[in-house]
Amino acid sequence: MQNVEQDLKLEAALALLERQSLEAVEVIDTRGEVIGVLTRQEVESAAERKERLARSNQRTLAAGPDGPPDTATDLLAEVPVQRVLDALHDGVYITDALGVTVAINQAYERITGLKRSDVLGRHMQELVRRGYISKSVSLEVIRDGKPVTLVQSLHDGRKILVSGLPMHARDGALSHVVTSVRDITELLRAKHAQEQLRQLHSLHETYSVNAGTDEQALELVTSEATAACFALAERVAATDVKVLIQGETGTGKTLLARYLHEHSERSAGVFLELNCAALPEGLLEAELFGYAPGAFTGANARGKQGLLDVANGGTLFLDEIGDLPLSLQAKLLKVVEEQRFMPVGGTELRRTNLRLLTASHHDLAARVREGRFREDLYYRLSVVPITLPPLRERRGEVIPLLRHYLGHFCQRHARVRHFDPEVLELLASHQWPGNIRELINLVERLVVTTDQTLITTDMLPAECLGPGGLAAPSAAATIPAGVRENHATLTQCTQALERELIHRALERHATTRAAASSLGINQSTLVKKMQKYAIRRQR
Ligand SMILES: Nc1ncnc2c1ncn2[C@@H]1O[C@H](COP(=O)(O)OP(=O)(O)OP(=O)(O)O)[C@@H](O)[C@H]1O
Repeated sequence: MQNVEQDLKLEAALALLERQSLEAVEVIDTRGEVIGVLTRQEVESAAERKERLARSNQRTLAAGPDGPPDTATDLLAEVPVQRVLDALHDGVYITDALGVTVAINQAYERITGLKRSDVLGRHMQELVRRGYISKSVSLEVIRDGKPVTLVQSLHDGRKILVSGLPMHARDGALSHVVTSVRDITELLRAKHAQEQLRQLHSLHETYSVNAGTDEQALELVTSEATAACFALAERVAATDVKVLIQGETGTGKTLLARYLHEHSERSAGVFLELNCAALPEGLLEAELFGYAPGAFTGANARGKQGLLDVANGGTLFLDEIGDLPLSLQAKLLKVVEEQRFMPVGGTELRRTNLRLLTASHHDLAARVREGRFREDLYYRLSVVPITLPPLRERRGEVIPLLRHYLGHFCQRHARVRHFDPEVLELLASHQWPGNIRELINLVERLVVTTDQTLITTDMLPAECLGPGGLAAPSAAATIPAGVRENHATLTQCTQALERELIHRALERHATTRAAASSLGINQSTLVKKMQKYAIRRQR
């Protein structure tokens, strides 16, 4: 027997064994103390392993970084398993085929708080019995013979993802169960935050009225009739008083609400709009007040923020407030009075700091009288009422609006168009039942559907030329004398009116096609009617 220093090269030990025909060498440390004995067989097989390792290293290097995977076992042969396990970020727990713990790594100790000494050599059943763990994935893998993954809660509330995999021996029998453990608390928290962000983003997208991108509103057209409304809005904008805007559809109620927001100290905050007539009661409540986690079947498990939350610091504009169901009116009253509300299915009141603006095309006072709107809420919401007159009562705005939107749509659709002065004259006296929205739609339609630069009266739809328009003959002028004296029939009267209207259309338009279009009928119908009434074109 010969002493070999612990760090002596393997080749030296081999040479020593060969040279001196020894069967074993003693291993000594640097202080000369014997720390073990190596037999010839052990030294030879270690040398053989090292040579194999060197060979496979060469193969791997030759094959590059993506070299053949069969070299991995050889490469790892010299690395202590425990060190590999401890280098992992995820926890690792290994049991044998019976469920007895054979190894855990440092990450497992860190994540679960269990110590190696608590578990090594112990059966999983015992650990469950002692309450170290609530459920054993390893035992499930042993029982089912297949991988198992589940999320477990630790006593401090953290969540861990546990995945157990069976490992088999060469003969196919189960040899070990390797379980990895990942702390997913942060991941779930991040996912929750991301979900909240997504919800918030979608609420903003759906309900925010973005001033910056709405080119249409860049230029506000006012007349004497509306200047007073905007002046009043400007005066009260800086305060947080509730403003109730009334007016027919399309008169500019949303625009006025936005004007109030932009002239207020909340202008840096959001401006959200919700149309109370657009959603069924349940959905309206959820959108407005939000809901608590698991509030109802199908609800997002994490709950959802309502607009009252999202508009915090900004302005919430509730359009068509007259259509808010009575049950929600009671909830809204609490918001108005206390700036607090209860999410659907919630148990705690939430605070919000927002400015509430409302609008309605209904006569809200009449709704109160009919018992369809709460009186107390009505008075709270209408501290400052502003009523926008319909466009037919602000005639001075029609031509400026027509010119403004013509310029806007010509630019948007890259067209050059002008109004024939007769068109402006005709439209200035139109009734505009759809108010400014109707006007905007008409101008865009004319810009994109005509191919000539000049927009003439024959391009106008029949409703703009009908009763109330310049084309409508006065009753006195058209009703036959017999009717006035109560002798003529309704048919005679209708025919006389039709004849008169055709005459006028033909006088005003150069072609029968244009005259027919101004009357809202096709050319062949007009020609037939001309024959019926023996009407000839004058020019
Ligand atoms: N004074 C104005 N000058 C220029 N454009 C206007 C004016 N008032 C309203 N508009 C435009 O008219 C359109 C309709 O206005 P708005 O949506 O504010 O009407 P509304 O009364 O809220 O309608 P609804 O009752 O249907 O909600 C919008 O495109 C708006 O920009």
